[in-house]
Amino acid sequence: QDAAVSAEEQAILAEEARLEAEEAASAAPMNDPTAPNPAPAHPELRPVLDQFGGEAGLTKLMDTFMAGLIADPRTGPFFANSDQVRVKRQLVEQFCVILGGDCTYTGRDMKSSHRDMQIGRGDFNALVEVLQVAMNEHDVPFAAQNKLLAKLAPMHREIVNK
Ligand code: HEM
Repeated sequence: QDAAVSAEEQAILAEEARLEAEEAASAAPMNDPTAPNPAPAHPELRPVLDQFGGEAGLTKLMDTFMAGLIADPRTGPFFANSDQVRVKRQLVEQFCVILGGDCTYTGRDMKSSHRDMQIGRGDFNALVEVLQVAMNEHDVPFAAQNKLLAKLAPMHREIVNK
């Protein structure tokens, strides 16, 4: 009888281990080891982060940005089925780290994030345009906008894949 119980226990433990592994696999971001760092920190841009209103300012900006992305027929279809709350949070983290803030980027690299999307150069430019409109709406100074855009622009190499 002892042996039977222990077999049952073993089965439960094995099932628990399987579930844990499954959870770990789905939670682990699928990163491409060859992709560049999606959120390189630029400590010298810390004053620019202040011009964005810090992390709180970025959070407000991202609401406007995402609303704009959804509303724009050029970018809307890409984001329609995405977890917008999550993407907004990843963007806040990413921009905050890039602008030298005391934040951590927990998202995936840019290559992995956009791999299955067929994004063209025009789509990339459309997203930048929507971001510029959002930044204007939030009164981010033009020079500060361009400091951020200068860091985002080279990411087209990982994002544009069509
Ligand atoms: C410099 C330009 C861009 C930056 C910095 C950027 C950044 C990001 C980040 C940080 C994420 C979340 C990553 C993660 O899932 O862990 C993401 C996801 C996403 N991006 Fe971009 N992105 C850019 C351009 C674009 C463009 C041009 C499109 C399409 C027009 C696009 C469409 C999406 C979509 C649909 C998702 C959500 C994917 C999902 O639901 O898993 N992105 N992007």
